[in-house]
Amino acid sequence: MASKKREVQLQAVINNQSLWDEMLQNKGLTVIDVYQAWCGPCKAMQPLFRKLKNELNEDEILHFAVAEADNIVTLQPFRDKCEPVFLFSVNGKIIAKIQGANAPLVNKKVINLINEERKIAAGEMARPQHPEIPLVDSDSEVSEESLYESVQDLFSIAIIKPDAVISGKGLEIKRKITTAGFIIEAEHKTVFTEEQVVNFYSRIADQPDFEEFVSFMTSGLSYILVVSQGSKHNTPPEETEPQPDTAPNKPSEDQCEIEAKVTPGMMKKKRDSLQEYLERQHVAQFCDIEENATNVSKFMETFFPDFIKTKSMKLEKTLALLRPNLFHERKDDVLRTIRDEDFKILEQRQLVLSEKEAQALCKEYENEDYFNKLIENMTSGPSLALVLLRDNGLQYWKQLLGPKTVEEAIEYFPESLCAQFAMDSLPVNQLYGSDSLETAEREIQHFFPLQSTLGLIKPHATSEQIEKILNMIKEAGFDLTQVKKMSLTPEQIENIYPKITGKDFYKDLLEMLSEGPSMVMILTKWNAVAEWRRLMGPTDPEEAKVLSPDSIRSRFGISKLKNVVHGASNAYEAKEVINRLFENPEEN
Ligand SMILES: Nc1ncnc2c1ncn2[C@@H]1O[C@H](COP(=O)(O)OP(=O)(O)OP(=O)(O)O)[C@@H](O)[C@H]1O
Repeated sequence: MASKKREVQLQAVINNQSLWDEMLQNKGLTVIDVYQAWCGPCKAMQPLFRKLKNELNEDEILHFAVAEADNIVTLQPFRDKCEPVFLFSVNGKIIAKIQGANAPLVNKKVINLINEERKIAAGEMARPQHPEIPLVDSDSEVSEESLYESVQDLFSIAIIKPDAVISGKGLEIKRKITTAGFIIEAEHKTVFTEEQVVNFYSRIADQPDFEEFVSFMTSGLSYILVVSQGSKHNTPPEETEPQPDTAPNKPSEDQCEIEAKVTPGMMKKKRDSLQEYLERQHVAQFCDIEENATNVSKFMETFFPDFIKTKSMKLEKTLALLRPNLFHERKDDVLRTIRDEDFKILEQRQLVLSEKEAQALCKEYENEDYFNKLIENMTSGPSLALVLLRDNGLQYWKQLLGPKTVEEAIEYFPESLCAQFAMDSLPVNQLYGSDSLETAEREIQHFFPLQSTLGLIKPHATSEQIEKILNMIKEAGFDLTQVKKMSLTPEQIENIYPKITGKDFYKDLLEMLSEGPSMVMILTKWNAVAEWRRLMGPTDPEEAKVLSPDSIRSRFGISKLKNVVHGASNAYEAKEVINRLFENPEEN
């Protein structure tokens, strides 16, 4: 009898809106099986729910429910679907959804969320700010579209133009935008292609100097910002006194012409609009504002295709570290697990930690009697440090890691990485994760300090190749700190190639680089000099095809001379030549 009763009570039956609202008052986690009246709740998952209920034994904070989509307004997007949907509500907030009867995934989700609740209750962690997910069926085209429509209405696009970026005004304009209460929701740095300028600025294509405008817009880096209104947008602060760095700049003759051509056609004047505000701030000539829904959607599709998806995410970076024994013995298993958990590995490097670094990373064990042994172990051989990125990445990684000691992990959190990757050599978690966003930033900066290098795309590259190369650069994780098209003088070429001026091919090189403008770039990331040389590939494109088939020179190089790209040979040379070629080399 008792077991029958338990079976009946396993899932609360929610078949109208008021029961739904009541259910949202549950404390802790509620796993909701959303079903259609005609097919009933998902029977296949019930054994799993029963197992979880019995094994976790957390009736106060773990609840199960079945909810009939047909009778609950909130669940309207899930009506008439054949596939079951499982929603996860924590303290009344729907924070996750799994489509389909995916038992392993549901199992893992419940265990993770309950572990989280346990830790919160024990005061071991603060409640993470899981974003509430939108209740839409992911197969539903209609709901995605309507969401997209509202996106176009809600956001404007700001384009900070190449002359502003190259002169270091980009940061100042972004600051002005945010100070006025607007919110920069997303940012993309790009060098426009001719095709894009013609497409995005089609409304002014019949203006007399449009060709010149296209050439200006493709001459260097632009920043494209998605801007939302924010709450204070009706009262942008006026500057009472002119500030030295924001005083109206006397535009050059060129800029005046461009402004005269572009501004009237491009801008939609509106009281208190971003456009009007930038005009009052005397920076409107450097930044176009696009508010027309069709054009906003064009920009979104081209530069922010995942905007809707990523908007509801809280993308966070964390530092992760595999201690020496784990790195030596099971590196590949750990990296596979990391990828399976949807982390993107932004950087990785192996390094032998100094004693000081090991002590900082092992602070949580400093009062343990095995602390010295731990430090000895940590400095005994290479560890693997990683920068990981994921939605809610910091907390999620900490949660996967589990407790700090193997003993506790094996007893209470057998699913945790601490338990799974335990090694006899140490009683502690073989993996490390930063414990706050501030610590993560500091640790990432320490282990992966940024470096800048000079990159150059030679004049013979076609515009299609330039576009592809810029994409490869971004894919490889470089930040395009500065980019400008320039016709190099013999003196500048000598600065770029200080070591080969005596070679017999130098004359050919001079001639080739004088054939037209080159794209000169400051590329920034950890280990940029070496990483850029790796991405370029060997000098000779034929050799590159064999040794590094995915490299730029392998894909686009013609000959040793016409090998498409150049990179500084070392950090010193990079710094020297960057300072000679750019007036404002710092990121802005
Ligand atoms: N044998 C050669 N014949 C013709 N051109 C050459 C030859 N060797 C080098 N070059 C040209 O001179 C450039 C600089 O030569 P260097 O030996 O410094 O090559 P690298 O360090 O691989 O290339 P880079 O400095 O451009 O990154 C090469 O990128 C190439 O365009």
